[in-house]
Order: sequence, then C-alpha cells, then structure tokens
Amino acid sequence: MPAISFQSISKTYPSPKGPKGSTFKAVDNVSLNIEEGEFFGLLGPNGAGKTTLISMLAGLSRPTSGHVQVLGSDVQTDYADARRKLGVVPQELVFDPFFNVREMLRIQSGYFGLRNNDAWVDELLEGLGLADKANANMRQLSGGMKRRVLVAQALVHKPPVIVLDEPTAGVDVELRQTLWQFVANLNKQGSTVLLTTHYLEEAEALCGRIAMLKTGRIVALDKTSDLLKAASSNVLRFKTADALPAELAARARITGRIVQLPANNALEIENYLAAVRQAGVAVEDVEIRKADLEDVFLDIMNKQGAHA
Ligand SMILES: Nc1ncnc2c1ncn2[C@@H]1O[C@H](COP(=O)(O)OP(=O)(O)OP(=O)(O)O)[C@@H](O)[C@H]1O
Repeated sequence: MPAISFQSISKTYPSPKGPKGSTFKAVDNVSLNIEEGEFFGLLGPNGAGKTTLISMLAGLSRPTSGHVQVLGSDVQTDYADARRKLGVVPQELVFDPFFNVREMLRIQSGYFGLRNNDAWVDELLEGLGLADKANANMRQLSGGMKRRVLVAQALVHKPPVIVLDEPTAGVDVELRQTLWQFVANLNKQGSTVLLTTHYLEEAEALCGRIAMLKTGRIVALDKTSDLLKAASSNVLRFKTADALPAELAARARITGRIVQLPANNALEIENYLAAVRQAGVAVEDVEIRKADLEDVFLDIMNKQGAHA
C-alpha cells in the first residue's frame, strides 16, 4: 500500500487573467504513488502547484476531481484516519503567541487525544535543538526557532508520513543541518518523507526519488540518480563581460557574468572554448564541474512548453 497516493487529482481556480467566469488548473490530473519508507522530493518553480497538492493531501483544500489517500485512508471520506497518519510542516509561521513551546506541544498532543506524551515531546525538543527553549514564550522566539517548533508540532503524534513544505526557506545553515539530520533519522527508522524545496542541492542529497511539476503537471518523475544520469555529464563554467556568439548563447545558462554550458564530453568542451576564442570573447575563472540537479531541473523546465 502506498504511503501517499494521488489519483487523477485536479484543482481548478478562477482564472486571474481570463474573462470573468474562466478557470485554470493549478493542479492538472496528477497521479503519483509514494511508497512507504521513501524520501520523496516534489520540485517545481513558483506557482507550479506544489502547495496546492500538499493542501489537498492535508485535507485543507478539496480537489476539484480525483482522490488522495494516506496509507489507504481517503483524505475526504476518512479524514480523521488520514490526518492521524500525516504530519504536515506548513510553509507559514502561524502561532498562538501566549503559550510556551512545551505548552504548544502538549496542546497539539491533546488534539490527537494523546496524554503522557512527554517522553516523545522531550525527544523532539532535544532532536530539534529546542531543549533550552522549552519554557520560552512563542513570541520570544526567532523565526528559525519558530520553524523548529512547527516541525515538532507536526511530529507530536509520531505520524508515519511526514510532509515538509519548504521547511528551509530563509533558515540558517545550522538549523538546516539539525533539521535534516533529525528527519533523515526518522526516515531511516521507516517514516515516509515528502519534501518540497527550492534548494535543489538539498533535494539531491536527501531524496531517493523526485517528481518535477510545472503548471500543475508532472513533467519528470524518476530516481534522483537516474535523473542525474540522463543529464549532460559536465558543465563548462566561466566568467565574461563580453557578448557570446549567438550559437553559444542559445545553449548557455547565463547569470550576470557567469556562463554555464552543458557538455557531454571533452570534445564539446574544446569546441566551446574554440568558439569563444574565435569570437574574441575574454573569459576568466574557467572550470569544468559535474552536472547537478539544478542543471537537470533547468533543462527539464526549459524543454517543457508552457501549458497554462
Ligand atoms: N486560493 C487560490 N485561489 C486562486 N488561485 C490560487 C489559490 N492558491 C493558489 N493559487 C494559484 O495556483 C497556482 C499554484 O500555486 P501553488 O501555491 O500551489 O504553487 P507552488 O508550486 O507551491 O509555488 P511556490 O513555489 O511559489 O510556493 C498558482 O498560479 C497560484 O497563483
């Protein structure tokens, strides 16, 4: 039985651009099974539909069509069961400012009918580096600390399926490391993890399998290692202040003065450099690096025409 099953899920909203009464699909017929024990990444540019999918999974928003199940429990017809199996760490930081951290976690335990949950709450506080903040009032905490409490809150009922919606947005390196260590450990012990992130380096390091969404549709779905294998193996990177010849510019990813060109072999790299020299383009800081998930992501996103 899959841990998470999206079955032909669509979500339609009123169109912000078209004539009155017109609609668009924020999520367009997505079918996806995430198996128990997976560490799964859901990637996509802003507005691709990631949060919409997750809010339907969490029962916060109703699909226009299709079904979502958590370990066999249908989110719409069997909400209480589905919710119990799921721990969702939301993007936004919303808290009641009057409670301290431990009180928040006790209250959350109460929502799930859990008494005597203190041992697990202590473990969460310890694992997330919150032990010395247990008695601090929520409004006294920094943004990063609040985010840790959100994670603890989502995990208070030991859910077998954990969903993290951009948990590291605006978070410092230390918290990221604490968070990933903690979540990777839960995954090792059998929890299923679904992660959305814009940090492709994190997704590459953590996720065994990845789906990429664009304008509400899945445009890539594979093991992370196979996605990387399918990409060009290398990237030639250099800096220049000059304009590139059109042929190279069409193939390059250009960020300010940094130019990156995908290359499958040494000959392609030589050809690039020869073309640059012939065009009289002055280059510096030349390096060759292995292609990473960001290269794969940009490649896939560029290949897909807009379907909106
Ligand atoms: N309540 C709503 N009403 C109308 N349109 C909405 C609503 N919520 C989301 N949308 C639209 O649906 C599309 C998908 O949004 P969603 O938030 O799911 O994207 P996302 O992939 O999570 O993006 P981000 O990376 O920016 O968080 C966007 O075009 C967004 O404007």
